[in-house]
Parts: sequence; C-alpha cells; structure tokens
Amino acid sequence: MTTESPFVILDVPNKGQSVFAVRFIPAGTSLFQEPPIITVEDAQATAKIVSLNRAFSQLSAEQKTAYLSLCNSQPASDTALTEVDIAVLGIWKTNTFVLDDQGMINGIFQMSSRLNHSCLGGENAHWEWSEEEKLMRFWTDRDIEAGEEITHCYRPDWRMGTKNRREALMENYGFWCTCKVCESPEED
Ligand SMILES: C[S@@+](CC[C@H](N)C(=O)[O-])C[C@H]1O[C@@H](n2cnc3c(N)ncnc32)[C@H](O)[C@@H]1O
Repeated sequence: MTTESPFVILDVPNKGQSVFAVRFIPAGTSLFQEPPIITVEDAQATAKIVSLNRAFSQLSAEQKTAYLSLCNSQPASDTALTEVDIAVLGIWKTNTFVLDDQGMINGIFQMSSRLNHSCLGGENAHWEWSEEEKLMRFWTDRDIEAGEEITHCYRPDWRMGTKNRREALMENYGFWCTCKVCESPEED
C-alpha cells in the first residue's frame, strides 16, 4: 500500500486551482485533515469583518502568506480599503466555511480551500468540522477514479434550475459555475 498522497493540486482552465485524484480512491476514504488558518466567531457580518482583520493581523508571517496565496474571486468594492484589506476580505468571501448551524463561526483552511464546487449530485466529497478538535476533515462520498476532480457542494440547497442556481452562486460566491451538473445538456 502506498503512503503517497492520493491527490494533487492542479491548474484548471477558468476554475483556478483544483484537486485531482492521482489514483483510485474508494468511497469513505479520509482524504486529509487540517486545522484552520483563521476562525472568526461573530453573529453580524460587520462584526465578523472587524474580527477578521484582528485575527489576520495576529497571524504569523507564514500563516499570512498561506492566507494570501488563496484564490480571490471577489471584485474590490470598497476602494477606501488598503490593498491588503481588500485581499483579506476577498479571500475570506471566496473561501470561508460556515462551521456551525447558527452561522456564527467561520473558518479559512489552506487545503480545504482548494476544492472546487459541484452542484448537488456532481460532488464526490464532503467535509466535517470537529469543534472539539478544531479540525477540518474531508471524506470521499463515492469511489473516485484516477484523474477525476475532487469536489464538494458549497451550498446544497440550491435546487432551482441551472440558470437560477448559477446566478445565485455568482451573487453569493462570485463565480459562474461550470461544474458537470451545470454543464450537462440534460439540465434545464
Ligand atoms: C474555494 S475556491 C476553490 C479553489 C480555487 N479554484 C483556487 O484556485 O484556489 C472557490 C473559487 O474557485 C472557483 N470555482 C470553484 N468551483 C467552481 C465551479 N464549479 N465553476 C467555476 N469556478 C469554480 C471560483 O473562482 C471560486 O470563487
């Protein structure tokens, strides 16, 4: 049995970087686990941004570099902000995971942030956050073949037809979805 990672991060045209299986990965496999780079706990969006800036300023140089290396799909809306603040906020909006049912706790993760989205039915992995251990874990939902993109569903409740779902993803996440469900000619 090999101990090498079963996946790699590669560039994909129009989708930035993404995670791909390098060999067959059976359903139910633990892909990886990692601690967050940052977590922020606040109820209100504006309070979250203040907490985010505080949390970012307290990161080590290495953590800041890891954070700032993540993808930013958000247009810069507030030109009064500094370049770094714009990047911190854009990266936050592009990559944040909501970690609790109340929407209070958000987190940013280095590896987890590299997985692209697939609309419901196209995804092949899911995540679980352990509040006790402060660890994010990714698991495969089904068998994944070598060369397959590993994706999870960012928001599973958007069963509203391809056009509406794509518009909702654009509005909420800042990208036009090109997952295999949206690209399928059988979808409406
Ligand atoms: C959390 S990041 C995922 C990793 C990212 N591709 C990267 O380069 O680091 C989310 C961003 O990836 C891209 N992305 C993810 N899923 C996508 C999809 N289904 N269709 C098009 N772009 C997608 C979008 O730019 C989105 O804002």
